[in-house]
Amino acid sequence: MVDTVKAEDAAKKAEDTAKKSDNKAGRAEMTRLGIALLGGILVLNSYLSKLLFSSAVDVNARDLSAFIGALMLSLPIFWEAARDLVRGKVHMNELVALALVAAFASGDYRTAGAVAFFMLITITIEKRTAIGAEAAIEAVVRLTPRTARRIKDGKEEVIDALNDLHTGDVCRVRPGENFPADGVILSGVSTVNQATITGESLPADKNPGSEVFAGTQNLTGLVDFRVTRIGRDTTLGKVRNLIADAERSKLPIMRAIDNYVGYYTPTILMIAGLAWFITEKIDRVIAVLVMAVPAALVIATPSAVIAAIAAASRLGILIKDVSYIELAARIKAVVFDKTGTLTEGKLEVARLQPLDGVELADLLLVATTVEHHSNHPAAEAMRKLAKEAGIQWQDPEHYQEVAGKGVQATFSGQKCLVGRASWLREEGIDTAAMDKTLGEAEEEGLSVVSVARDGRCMGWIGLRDAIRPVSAEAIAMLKELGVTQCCMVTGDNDRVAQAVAAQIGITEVRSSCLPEEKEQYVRKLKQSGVNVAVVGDGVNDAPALAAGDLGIAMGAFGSDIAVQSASVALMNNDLRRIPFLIGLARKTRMLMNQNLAIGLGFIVVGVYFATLGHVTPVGAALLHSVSSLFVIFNSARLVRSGEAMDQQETTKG
Ligand SMILES: Nc1ncnc2c1ncn2[C@@H]1O[C@H](COP(=O)(O)OP(=O)(O)OP(=O)(O)O)[C@@H](O)[C@H]1O
Ligand SMILES: [Zn+2]
Repeated sequence: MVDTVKAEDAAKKAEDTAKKSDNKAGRAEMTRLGIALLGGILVLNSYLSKLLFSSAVDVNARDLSAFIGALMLSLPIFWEAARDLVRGKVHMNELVALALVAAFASGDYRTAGAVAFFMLITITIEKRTAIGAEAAIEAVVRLTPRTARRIKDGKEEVIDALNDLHTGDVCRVRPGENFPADGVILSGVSTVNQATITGESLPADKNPGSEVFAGTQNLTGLVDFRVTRIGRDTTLGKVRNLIADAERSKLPIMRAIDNYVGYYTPTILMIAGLAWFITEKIDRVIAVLVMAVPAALVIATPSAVIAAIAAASRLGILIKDVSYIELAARIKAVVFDKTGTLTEGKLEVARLQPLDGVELADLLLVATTVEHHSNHPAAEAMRKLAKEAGIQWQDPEHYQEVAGKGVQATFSGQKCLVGRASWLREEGIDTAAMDKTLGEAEEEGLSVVSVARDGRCMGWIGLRDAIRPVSAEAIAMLKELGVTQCCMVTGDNDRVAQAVAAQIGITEVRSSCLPEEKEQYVRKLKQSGVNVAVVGDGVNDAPALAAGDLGIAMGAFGSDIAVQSASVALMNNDLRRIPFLIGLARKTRMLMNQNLAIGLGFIVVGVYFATLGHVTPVGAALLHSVSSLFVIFNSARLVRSGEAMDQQETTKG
């Protein structure tokens, strides 16, 4: 009991410190805002008094008001500029600071004040976007509760989920609460809203043995679960890391800009110097300096990229590096794996065909025993049927899996093989006795797995898979986007492959492929000069995924292998996310170009007019606020894309 109280205290304290740091940041911002406002009023006061009572008010008093106001507004900018200089960062602040120094030196405090005021507004706007990205990550982190109810010696205790929770602990989660970690349900039945990770709002049913994930919400039942992954290792933790990485990684265009930044300030100083030399008007120099601040340019690409990543991850699309956005926009061919990608990947046994003299139950017993350790969807289908039929399969000896061909093992002293017929023939088994029925089964659209024992054929098992309801729609959407080639590669037989392809509108089909043949196919396609995306699910697709320009892993929710070899991970099984991603990437590219053009054009035109004396320093500062806002709103349009998709209910896979 004492322990529980202590733990509750600790948890509260953790919560409080977190809250306090939130408050601190907020208070600092409020102070800054207050100072800026006061400074602004002082400067405005000076302006108005000059305008309204030009003779009545003492000139010195008016100037003093402007001077104090301008100083209050300028100090934060001087501070930032000095910090940038010390850090060796060439940034916009130093140009502003220089302009302000010039204004102060010429005794034009009102101009200094007004310029500083508008530049502060611009800086605040831009900080807000940066904070916006951090807020997106914060929101993800906040999904994991700070406390957990741990069950120890049959008693419930509240502990600090960040520090005191370990793998292997058993925790209780009430309806309405979020899971504090990844784990497996021990007792209780419930439904869970996993939308935060998968982007699918359909709740998932959970029973003992089901996997649950940190940050998802328990809806209906009280459950106890064993913690398997905590903190950064959880699926949500990985999501967070991926977002953070994506933000830090740089597009080629950003790197190109970085290369020129070093020349920028000297060039502008030269122009300003020339303006001063020719006209001897300090006003123009100030205007040129202010105009040249690359405010909108600095946020042109990051604002678009952050918006795109936010929009994608809300739909359960994880982009592992921002450079993949650029790639996705240029995709011209998409290669799909069949089983588990275009189809559900949940096979069902449709027919059992033992050869003459072989018992039906014997065929299934041998097949399930040899498949005992296999994760292949065919193996799962056989086990399901065997369970229903009450057949007790056994643990075989010398188990071996031959990728893309089948499995073999020794069962009661006899070597048995389960896999494709061509592989059995390679192993010297005569399959002639069943070639006819097997051909007929394939004609019917069944995937066929053959079984052999002790060098002799036993028969075959025919399996059926359902096509995903959205596959055809996704292919049509891709074609609409101008993706010229949609292809299917599969290890399955040609008849099944052709039947599936015909139903969803794919014409390019490669069947009976081994994993390395899939990879070769992708390489060839790439060599023909198109950008290729590969979509796959399972372990055997990893080489092909890695070979594509863009590897997209389906249903990556909770499976690490697929995520590792892919450049984009879909946390759900909705194929329509792929055309969405390509569309989003193209929109992002377009917006980035727009933003860069706006930012660059603004400076070139602005500096030109400022040099000629057509722009006042205050006007230039005001224009910066406007152009920065424009860029931000332009990028924010991306965040909204896919919202309609968000609402749509998608089929669970
Ligand atoms: N564990 C297994 N049990 C039985 N047959 C297998 C097994 N593994 C592979 N096979 C045989 O090899 C073929 C190719 O398998 P692979 O896993 O490469 O692709 P697939 O599951 O048929 O489909 P896709 O390539 O579209 O994902 C299967 O169709 C099956 O005949
Ligand atoms: Zn597959």
